[in-house]
Amino acid sequence: MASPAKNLLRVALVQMQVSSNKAQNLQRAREHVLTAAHKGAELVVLPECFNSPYGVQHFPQFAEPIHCTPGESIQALAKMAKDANVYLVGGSIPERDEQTHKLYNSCPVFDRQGHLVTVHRKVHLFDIDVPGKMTFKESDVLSPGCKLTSFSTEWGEIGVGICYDLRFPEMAMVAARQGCIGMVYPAAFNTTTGPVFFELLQRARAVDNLFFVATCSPARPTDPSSYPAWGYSSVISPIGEVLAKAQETETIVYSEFDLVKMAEARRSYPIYQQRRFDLYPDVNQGTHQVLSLEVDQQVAQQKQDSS
Ligand SMILES: NC(=O)CCC(=O)C(=O)O
Repeated sequence: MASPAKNLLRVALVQMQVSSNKAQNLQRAREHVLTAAHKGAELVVLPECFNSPYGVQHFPQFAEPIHCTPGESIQALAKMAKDANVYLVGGSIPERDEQTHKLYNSCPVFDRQGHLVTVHRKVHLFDIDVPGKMTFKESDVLSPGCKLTSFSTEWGEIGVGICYDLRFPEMAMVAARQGCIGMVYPAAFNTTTGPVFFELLQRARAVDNLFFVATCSPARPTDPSSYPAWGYSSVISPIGEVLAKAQETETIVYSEFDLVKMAEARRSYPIYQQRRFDLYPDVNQGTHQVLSLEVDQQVAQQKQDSS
């Protein structure tokens, strides 16, 4: 792997309260992003569904376009990234594709100049049925994305997934083998699945790949009729240590991706050199095209059109 330009990436996770007032959510996100930047963060992450309550009944009403005529959330996020001078993983928003009219759960990512650099559409939709506890079916209204996503920084490439994507190790593994230094997941686990799986899955993805994992959840809502977001946004080290973790309430979590520590972990546990592709397939075969994607092409086209 080429040596990264910098060794320490300062990360902030904005675990914010989300309401049913979009303008209020955008304003709250802006205040937190600026605060995080003021405290030194270089990469700021917002929660899954940060501009809208999380629920299939809300997605159509809150959905906005991202690409051709960016909606108010995209415009606000671009400005936040630029004003704060940070890489901004813009949580997720319900997206309406202007051409197909399909809805997606989408994570827009911005560079420090406020340019939209990529969009991850949630690939694995959250469809579960835990008897007596939780039934949720995103696929009632959402379509799944069809690409894997990463973006470049001075510290290295960073992979992006959204919440339920965390359960699928292949996705993180492909990112790691293509050189990503970590995965970032805006996420909204809940009070049923959160306590059992959230930290376990994050630590597993980190240790599987000896890279960083960061998740950002909404704060637990005060209104008991809302989706009960779990909270506990976290940053995990390449050897599975919990470097920083929120509780349930609104807060900003600060931590670092220390690439020297990642290199040490990879020297100590040389799994990247020890894989037995003679016994099982290399998940990266044939996937190199996947990370340079149809949506990124749209973003590039959009930049070209506007220049
Ligand atoms: N928003 C989500 O995708 C929730 C995922 C979740 O709770 C899980 O258990 O997985």
